[in-house]
Amino acid sequence: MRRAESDFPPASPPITLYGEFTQNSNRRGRWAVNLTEKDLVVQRLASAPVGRNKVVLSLRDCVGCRAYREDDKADPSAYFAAYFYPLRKRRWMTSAPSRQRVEQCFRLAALQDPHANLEEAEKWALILLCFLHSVPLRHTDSVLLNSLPHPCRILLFVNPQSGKGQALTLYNSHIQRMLNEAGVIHKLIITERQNHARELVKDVDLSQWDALVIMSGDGLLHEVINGLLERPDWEEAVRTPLGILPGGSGNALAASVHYYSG
Ligand SMILES: Nc1ncnc2c1ncn2[C@@H]1O[C@H](COP(=O)(O)OP(=O)(O)OP(=O)(O)O)[C@@H](O)[C@H]1O
Repeated sequence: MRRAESDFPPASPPITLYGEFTQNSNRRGRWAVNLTEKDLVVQRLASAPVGRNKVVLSLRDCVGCRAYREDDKADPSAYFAAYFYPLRKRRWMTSAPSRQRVEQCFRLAALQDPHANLEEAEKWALILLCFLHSVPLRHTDSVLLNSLPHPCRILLFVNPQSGKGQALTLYNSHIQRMLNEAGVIHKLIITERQNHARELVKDVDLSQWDALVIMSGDGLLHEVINGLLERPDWEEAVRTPLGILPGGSGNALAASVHYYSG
């Protein structure tokens, strides 16, 4: 059902994908889906006036996407899902807007051939990823795939005792899913005691990881930095990107970093 694109000549007008699909969550209606460099526009195909059933999701709020088939061998459908976290106003006027998860999942079932449906879903996912990573769409799919950055790999330390003892629950309820949606490969380390993270960081093979992330309060990040500084290769090791997810009680550093980075 795609309308424009395929050979992607350099001087062509902006590339968009267009399709008409059912949604995974609602198979009765049909939706017109338009993917551009800037947004994903989803509009219900119905007699209602234009605009009433239209959703415009900015790709700036998109963390990732995937194409897949379900286990049901009798069903030839494939799915294309994209994950967004747009800022939404809270109900109370006084509280600041917060990011809330929006999943758009479409069922591609135009053909009887499951492989062809999956290929089409993969094409949507590939082009969305190219838009997210600003990869110019001038090549074949395989070249495009190779032009995408390799998936980010992080070592994630969660302190189950920090704050009110909810860091691990938050990881299970929010973080794990967000990382998967964003295509971030991660290894979870649940710290068992004081200095556990420090000892591990002292010896870990840093070439395996793009970043070290802690989910705790400020104390665990200090431990990780101390571990890096105790390594023989500390000068290089200390350049490893670090991340902090608020899991402690005060979370002063996480709040400052996120505030100053916008
Ligand atoms: N499983 C564990 N049991 C007990 N202590 C731990 C464990 N894992 C890590 N720690 C230690 O807990 C200390 C305190 O953690 P952290 O400062 O990160 O959280 P917090 O004090 O709860 O948060 P905040 O700084 O926001 O008040 C860290 O220095 C770390 O060494």
